[in-house]
Amino acid sequence: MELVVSRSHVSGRVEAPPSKSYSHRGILAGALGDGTRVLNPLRSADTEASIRCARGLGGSVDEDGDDLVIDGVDGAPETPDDVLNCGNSGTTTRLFAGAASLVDGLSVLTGDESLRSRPNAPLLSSLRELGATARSTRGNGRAPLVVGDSVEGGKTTVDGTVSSQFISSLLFTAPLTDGVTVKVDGTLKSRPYVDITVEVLEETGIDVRETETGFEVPGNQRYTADEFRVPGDFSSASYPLAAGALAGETTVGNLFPSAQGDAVILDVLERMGASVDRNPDDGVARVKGDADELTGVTFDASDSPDLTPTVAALGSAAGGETRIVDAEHVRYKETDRLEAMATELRKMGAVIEEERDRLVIDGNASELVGTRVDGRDDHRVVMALAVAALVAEGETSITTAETVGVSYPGFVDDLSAVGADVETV
Ligand SMILES: O=C(O)C1=C[C@@H](OP(=O)(O)O)[C@@H](O)[C@H](O)C1
Ligand SMILES: C=C(OP(=O)(O)O)C(=O)O
Repeated sequence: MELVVSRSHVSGRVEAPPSKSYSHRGILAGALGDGTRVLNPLRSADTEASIRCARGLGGSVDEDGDDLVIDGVDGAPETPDDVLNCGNSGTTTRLFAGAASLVDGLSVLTGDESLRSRPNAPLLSSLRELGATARSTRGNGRAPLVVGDSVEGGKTTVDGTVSSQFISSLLFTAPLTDGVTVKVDGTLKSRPYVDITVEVLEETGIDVRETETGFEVPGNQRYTADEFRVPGDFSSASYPLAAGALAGETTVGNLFPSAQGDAVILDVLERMGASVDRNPDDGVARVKGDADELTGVTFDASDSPDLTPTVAALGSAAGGETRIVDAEHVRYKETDRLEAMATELRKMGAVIEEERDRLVIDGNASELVGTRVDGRDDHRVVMALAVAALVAEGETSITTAETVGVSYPGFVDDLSAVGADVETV
């Protein structure tokens, strides 16, 4: 499917979809415990992958209106009947690899081509240190993964510079072992996602302690939470908010404060010169702006990698220089998003220098003109290119647009609802 976007003026309100990160965690905690009602979870391709894995390990997951009712395994996941198909979801793969290591049998976790290209070696090595079998079938740290043989617990050191999901996985697994001490090596990237993990663990009755060097989780605990409410997703909201900053005004609801690092998008837009109003009590953010009046900023991607495509689109439309720094880990996502955004935005006329850990965008030299660009089968690349297309002259066609269903199935309808000229073909 292609998304065809023409230069547009936007104005209107949409609601942020439910958070992908909180939804995955609610599903996992429910499945490992004695059951939970997950209120208002995100229903998207990625969270369906976590539902499949929860069922694969013996949990039952049923829909009840907008909620999911999960009957969990009460600390004793089972050997799956089949492979655990994690689709396109890195979070599912890493979190459920940990959960599957608790089982005395073996599980195979695999997914699509993108997923099978992503790194897991540091997590596999930690799970082995903790007593499990944890291998990549091809010996390259990538899925398919084979995991199991009852992880016991103990001490492990994990590289924090590749993916915070390795640490989240160990923290979710640890309460059902004899206890785990995790030492984090290097500067932890994507730190706010570990904060989300800690928040969810605490909310589901788990004791987790931060130490000088990492985390400590006592063993033999139980997941208990009758219900778990999922907040709105700031990463998804970044697209309609950026659209407002570039091309008119947008209001986004369901944005109550939470541990999400990507809430920083509102500060980024403000620093670029957009007018930003936020009311945390009502969970509403309103952004107003015009691409011609925005100026470039330096954006540190270490805590908020998923905002990188959005900020790259904004920087290509704004004047001045935008520097996206400390972003090497953004190369390990569904695609190498530094390369993907640099290459595709250049096709539209952006002037971008790409280095190993950064993008430098010369907004003054960039003049966006619609053309055909490749969404790379990456939901965030597609959505960010669509935002850039709102201010490009003429019409932009973005390939592989169906992939927005990975995290934001209502994306095209929401862009349309704020008045963007968009069409799928
Ligand atoms: O734990 C999570 O929910 C996530 C962590 C981040 O990944 P990394 O920790 O690999 O950077 C983020 O990019 C991803 O979309 C969701
Ligand atoms: C990187 C992402 O997700 P995951 O790691 O779960 O595939 C994302 O949603 O941008």
